[in-house]
Amino acid sequence: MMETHVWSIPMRTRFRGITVREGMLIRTGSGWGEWSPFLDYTDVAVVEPWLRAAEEAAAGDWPRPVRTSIPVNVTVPAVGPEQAHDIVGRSGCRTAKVKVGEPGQTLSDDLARVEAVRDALGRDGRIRVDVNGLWDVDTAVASIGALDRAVGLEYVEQPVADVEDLARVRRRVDVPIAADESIRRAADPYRVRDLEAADIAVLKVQPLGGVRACLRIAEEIGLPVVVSSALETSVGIAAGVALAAALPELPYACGLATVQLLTDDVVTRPLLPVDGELPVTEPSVDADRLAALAATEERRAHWDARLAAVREFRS
Ligand SMILES: O=C(O)CCC(=O)C1=CC=C[C@@H](O)[C@@H]1C(=O)O
Ligand SMILES: [Mg+2]
Repeated sequence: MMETHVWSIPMRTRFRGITVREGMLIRTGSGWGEWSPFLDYTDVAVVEPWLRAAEEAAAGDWPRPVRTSIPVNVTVPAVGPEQAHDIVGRSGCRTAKVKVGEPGQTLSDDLARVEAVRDALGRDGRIRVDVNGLWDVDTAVASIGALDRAVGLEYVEQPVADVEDLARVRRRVDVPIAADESIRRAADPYRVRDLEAADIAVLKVQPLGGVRACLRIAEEIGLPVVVSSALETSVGIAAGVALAAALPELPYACGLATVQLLTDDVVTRPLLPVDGELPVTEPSVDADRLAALAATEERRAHWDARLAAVREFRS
């Protein structure tokens, strides 16, 4: 038997166009898993692997950890410089991932934001930027150059959408390139490897079908891995932590400090960073929080229908 709970949690600041995050917690036996594909993902074949990740979590079928804590980056949405400074300053993290290339904003907005982040981090903090594929090749080459000259970049994540363009950009800049959408939203994630399109692989547990599936991709893709979240509650973040804890090498901070982007959580002790690290622990679901954050009947019906569609697709 599977128990399901649909939750709805407002975001602190708008992120990837989202102001309220919704999802389902599933429980089978004693274990919990999170199923929270974004609402704009309407293709059942796309949201099915997200459910596999939740089922693996609920079954407690995770590999053995090889480390006890995970260094993480603070995530900075496309906000103004003062707010960016404040987010980084309060985070305790030594690495910041900054959203740039937001539609409606300019390169000067991005420069002001990364400069504020550099100021908050100090000279030896690391700054990576994420473009979510919004630049074309020439804009990417020029913008990466400008941002790198201004503050020094650790790497740039998905500067362009197309994997062949990603390879083109990589050949024209010195800053390392990380692939995110080219892995999690691609028919063939290994094109990144075959085209030598990236230096780093960003892996997200839910879209890629679970911790074990990600470990296999990490092995096959032959690139250093950054584990990143899909803006989950601490139940979903715990799966990212399990992957990061099991990887043989972890040379970069992970993008798993996103519980702070939500205004609330469903566990007793949220997975928030302390001194820039997350502990490798499994949080306990808090029945009272889960009840308080329960979605409306209408939203619950939406998620029930979504789940039924995945089951139908599988059969
Ligand atoms: O990597 C991080 O620091 C946090 C997670 C994060 O940035 C994202 C999570 C989910 C969807 C995305 O738009 C975004 C990303 O592109 O990496
Ligand atoms: Mg990304």
